[in-house]
Amino acid sequence: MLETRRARPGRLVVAAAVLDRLPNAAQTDADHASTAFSPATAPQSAATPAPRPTQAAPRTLLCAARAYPAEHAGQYEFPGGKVEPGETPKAALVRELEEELSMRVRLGAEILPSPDLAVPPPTAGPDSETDTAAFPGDDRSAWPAMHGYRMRVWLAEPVGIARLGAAHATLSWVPLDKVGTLPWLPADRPILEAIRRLLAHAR
Ligand SMILES: Nc1nc2c([nH]c(=O)n2[C@H]2C[C@H](O)[C@@H](COP(=O)(O)OP(=O)(O)OP(=O)(O)O)O2)c(=O)[nH]1
Repeated sequence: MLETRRARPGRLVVAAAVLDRLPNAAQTDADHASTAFSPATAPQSAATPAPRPTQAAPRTLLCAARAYPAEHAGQYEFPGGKVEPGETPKAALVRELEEELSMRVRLGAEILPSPDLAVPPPTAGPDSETDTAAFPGDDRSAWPAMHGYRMRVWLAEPVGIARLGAAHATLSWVPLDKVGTLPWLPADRPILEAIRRLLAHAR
């Protein structure tokens, strides 16, 4: 059994699936990223706005292999890191991407965890393992990550270029139909699959 099964509320990691460009915003609303968009079931009425011009679909994902620790060196991950006390998840993600990749990003939809894997957010109260007041905005279920962490993941597109830093051994843009062949951290596989499904619907 994967050690991700031990994920507990608290201990939040945030990460980004950095695409060459974000998919059509109309089909990946940030708060409904896990809901498959179906033109067949979309409500139709006179008030339905005209479809936006279709923008090109994303083609590549920025793939980063970890440099450390030794047990994970060479395994691929979504760039990001741990949320620090006082930070909102998105602010932590922007900070981590600047620290690790010297990169600013435009954030897109959050990739919500599938119900069978979702780890709930910490709850306030005397028995809580986490000081919820110290982690503002950690109010959503997350994916189980390695070593007992929870992880929230957003789509992103770069503003400027990414630079290889000390956290990663390699950094490369990989066509979306090839990313599955890389050796990812085991916890990231279901997230990769959710992204693949989301992007298939956004085409
Ligand atoms: N960043 C990141 N961490 C992940 C992913 N998947 C996954 O299970 N993890 C786990 C590995 C680590 O146990 C934990 C985050 O560690 P980290 O090393 O990225 O965090 P950090 O940058 O803040 O840490 P540090 O190197 O400054 O100590 O989450 C992922 O896709 N990206």
